[in-house]
Amino acid sequence: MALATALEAQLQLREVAGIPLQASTVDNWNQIQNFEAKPDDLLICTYPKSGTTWIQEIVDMIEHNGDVEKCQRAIIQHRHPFIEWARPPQPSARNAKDCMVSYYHFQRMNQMLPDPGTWEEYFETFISGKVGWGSWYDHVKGWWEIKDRYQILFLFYEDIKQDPKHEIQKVMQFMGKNLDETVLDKIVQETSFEKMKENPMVNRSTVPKSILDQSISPFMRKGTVGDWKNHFTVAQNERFNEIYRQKMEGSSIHFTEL
Ligand SMILES: Nc1ncnc2c1ncn2[C@@H]1O[C@H](COP(=O)(O)OS(=O)(=O)O)[C@@H](OP(=O)(O)O)[C@H]1O
Repeated sequence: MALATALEAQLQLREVAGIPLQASTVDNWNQIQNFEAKPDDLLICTYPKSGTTWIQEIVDMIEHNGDVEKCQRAIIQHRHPFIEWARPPQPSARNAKDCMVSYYHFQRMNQMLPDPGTWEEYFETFISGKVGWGSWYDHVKGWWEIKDRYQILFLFYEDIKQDPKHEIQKVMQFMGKNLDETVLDKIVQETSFEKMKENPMVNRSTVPKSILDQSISPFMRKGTVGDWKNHFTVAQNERFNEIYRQKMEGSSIHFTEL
């Protein structure tokens, strides 16, 4: 009983400046806040479930000139450590509806995050921003507003999906690399959903079931644009669109999928 209570307490999200975060992140907040980047550090800043793993693998493949073997040297969480896990941004945005669906399934299978409840319940939690790492709207709007003031490359999941080679080329230029067409084509192929789903260095198959239970929902779940249409009711969609309009008012950001 005491153990169960301690575990539940650990799973409860706590807040830093109004943003719900995992307890271990909150406990180490000073250290995280004091992180000093080196001039050539590349930070990947994604809202959860926006394609973090995808862009991590793309960046690593570019860095290593498309050398598949080198990119197999360690699991992706070790090749690109998460700063908020008390160790070390490129914002990548994915439309809010697909993010919500992906996040819902992730919370079902991730035993370290609060239980998402039913889809109807989760819909309310997500739109109120009471999910881990906070509000989708604040994250996306915030990065979009400052993108021209700093050296930031803003990417959209939907664009990478539609034209991976073009977007990978943008990342390559941002990184100051110059790879030939054959290498680029190889990176496109190696970072496709189908390939990554089978790659143990990125598909989280090495994480114990007690943490990520992939029998409930795989980490590499669908990898598509528009899966929200299989989840949202017509009423939820109307309500969502109205809230989206209010929250994103004044922002010039445009998503191809909404
Ligand atoms: N290569 C490739 N192509 C297309 N889509 C991909 C790819 N790799 C990962 N994904 C999909 O990205 C979703 C997971 O997002 P994240 O990696 O940001 O998750 S996490 O926040 O790090 O847990 C999750 O989306 P859903 O399938 O909609 O759940 C993954 O399937």
